[in-house]
Amino acid sequence: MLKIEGLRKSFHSELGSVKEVFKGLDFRLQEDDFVSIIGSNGAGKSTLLNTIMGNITPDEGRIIVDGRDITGMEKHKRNAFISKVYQNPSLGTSPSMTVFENLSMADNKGKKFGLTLGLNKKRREHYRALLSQLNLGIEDQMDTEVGLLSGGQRQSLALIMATLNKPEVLLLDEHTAALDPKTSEIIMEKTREVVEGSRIPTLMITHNLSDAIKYGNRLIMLHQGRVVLDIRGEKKKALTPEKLLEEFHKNQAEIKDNELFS
Ligand SMILES: Nc1ncnc2c1ncn2[C@@H]1O[C@H](COP(=O)(O)OP(=O)(O)OP(=O)(O)O)[C@@H](O)[C@H]1O
Repeated sequence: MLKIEGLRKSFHSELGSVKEVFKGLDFRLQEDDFVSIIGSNGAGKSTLLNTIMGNITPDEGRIIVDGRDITGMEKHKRNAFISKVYQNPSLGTSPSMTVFENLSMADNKGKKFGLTLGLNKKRREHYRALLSQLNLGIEDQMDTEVGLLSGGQRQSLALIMATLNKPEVLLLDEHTAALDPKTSEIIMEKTREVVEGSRIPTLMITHNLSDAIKYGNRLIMLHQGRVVLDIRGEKKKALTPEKLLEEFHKNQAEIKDNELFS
């Protein structure tokens, strides 16, 4: 479970301007939550995920994972229990290492032993079985350097690596945005299977409203660093992209009105 309490974050430009992204955000990701995050450009979606990962230090507030306050924890320590899949297939995998070596590395993440322990036949069979479920042919390229794989193959590998040892929190930052529609759907279906099957608390940023509705049990809309919509269960299932757009414009207009009077 992830808890964000009173998160404040501002960025200061060299010219002296200040961008206040979060002004006291509170948010709770429950055990069975698979949350789609939508919102306009600059709403704070990536900043939120980067703060959870430890790439950005908050000005104020606390980040708590399974009861532990990790606000000041170094990034590499968080990597042992928080996983992220990026939009860019080049991130999250090591291009000069083979598929098998990448998977072994992910498998050993946070453990005290090194890569060599993973180099055995049993693991190879386990990885082959995982990869073959994707139907992207990666299981036959176990000894191929990852840099030679297609973007879709690489992204699906990144997803498998991120979830190999069930993380406490999974962060997906537009992880299918750079893929063609068919590959994107394969990876979204795999995401659903892994996240729901292993019950991994997950936050997924997407600009695809249909995906935001179709996948996950909960949907939040961020606008100017605030959660302006938080829908789950049957209400979420009843959403359509049109209704969501309507809601989106309504919230934007309301915020503009509030700003006028504040
Ligand atoms: N390192 C930084 N330095 C300065 N400003 C930043 C930095 N990172 C983010 N910002 C600013 O913070 C705001 C929120 O950015 P963020 O990337 O979190 O938005 P987003 O919701 O992910 O948008 P998008 O959908 O365009 O990716 C933006 O105005 C952005 O310009």
